[in-house]
Parts: sequence; C-alpha cells; structure tokens
Amino acid sequence: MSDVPPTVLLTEAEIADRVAEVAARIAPVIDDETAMVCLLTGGIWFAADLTRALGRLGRFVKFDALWLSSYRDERQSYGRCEVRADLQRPVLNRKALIVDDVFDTGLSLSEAARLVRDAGASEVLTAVFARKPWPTDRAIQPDFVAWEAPARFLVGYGMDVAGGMRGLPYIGAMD
Ligand SMILES: O=P(O)(O)OC[C@H]1O[C@H](OP(=O)(O)OP(=O)(O)O)[C@H](O)[C@@H]1O
Ligand code: HPA
Repeated sequence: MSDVPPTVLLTEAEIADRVAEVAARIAPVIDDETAMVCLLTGGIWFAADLTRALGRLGRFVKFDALWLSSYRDERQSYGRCEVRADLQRPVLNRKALIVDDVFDTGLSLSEAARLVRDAGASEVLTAVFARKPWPTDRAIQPDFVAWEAPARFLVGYGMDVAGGMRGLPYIGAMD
C-alpha cells in the first residue's frame, strides 16, 4: 500500500451534515416496520450513522444485513456479486431500505435489490452515501444519495483498499 496519505475530499463534519440531510429526506417515506438492510461490509459505517440520524427524527427502523462481495481485494469490480450471508429476518410484505457506502458500477446495489425483492419485500428503497459517476447507464439508481462523488478511488467511511482504511473518519481519494 502507498505511503502517500489519501487526499481529503469530505471531512468528518461534512459527512455528518450529509447524513443528517439525507436522513431528513428518508424519514418521511419509511416507518418503524421498515427493514434497513445494510450491505456488508462497507455499508456498516453509513448504516450506523443513518440509524442514529433517523432515531433523532423519531424514526426507529428494524436492522438487518446482507453480506455481498464483488471487489475482493481489487480496485475493479469482479463483475459478479457473491452472496456471503443472507438476511436474518423475513422482509415479506415489509418495506426495505438497502443502505451502502458507495455506488460505482451499480452491480452490488442492483443485486441486493433483486435479492430483497425476491425475498418478498413490499417496496425496496435504496440509499448510498457516495455515488460515483459511470460512463453508461447502470441497472439501478439509488433512491437516496448523500454525496455525489468524483470518479476517483475512494477510501474511508466504510470504503476500503484491500480491507484497510475503512475506519478513516473522513473520505479520501487514493489516486
Ligand atoms: O457499485 P459497485 O461497483 O458494485 O461497487 C459498490 C460496492 O463495492 C463495495 O463492496 P465490495 O464488494 O468491495 O465489498 P465490501 O463491502 O466488503 O467493501 C462497496 O461496499 C459496495 O457494496
Ligand atoms: O472507490 C471505491 N473505493 C472503495 N471501494 C469501492 N467499491 C466500489 N468503488 C469503490
């Protein structure tokens, strides 16, 4: 791994502002029976902050997780999503809000939405912290985006390089 520190793109305070802002948009369209489905592993940081931001607005979702992997330790999508662990609780006839850290090729989010829809959710909403640009149409677009990111390799706030740097409190670029 390079010794050059990441270039800071979004500070901890700016992340907190964006989480509060997106929570305010999400809160009116969900209820306390909504299953928040956090995509592991990268989604953990945003999902944890989002549950608390929603809680401050009086909205207390049910929490679940889905473990998908498509990048392994690479910087390019492997092009196929591996399901490493399924949902814990039934989402049948319930609204689901899928939460992830970054939307890039769109493969992970579209696969997650398909899995949750196939599990019988009555409605599937999606929220990502960072949306990166992509040159062609993607299979899905998130319903909620906290931050429009540049086309750079991002680290921090859940985003990793070979498992490292997820815990950076800010979002940086490695390129
Ligand atoms: O839009 P995409 O091109 O699918 O990229 C986004 C996905 O890539 C990362 O997951 P990864 O498969 O690296 O697993 P991780 O959550 O363990 O980092 C990230 O957490 C998203 O889920
Ligand atoms: O820019 C990124 N950084 C880390 N993980 C990712 N997964 C998709 N895009 C990215």
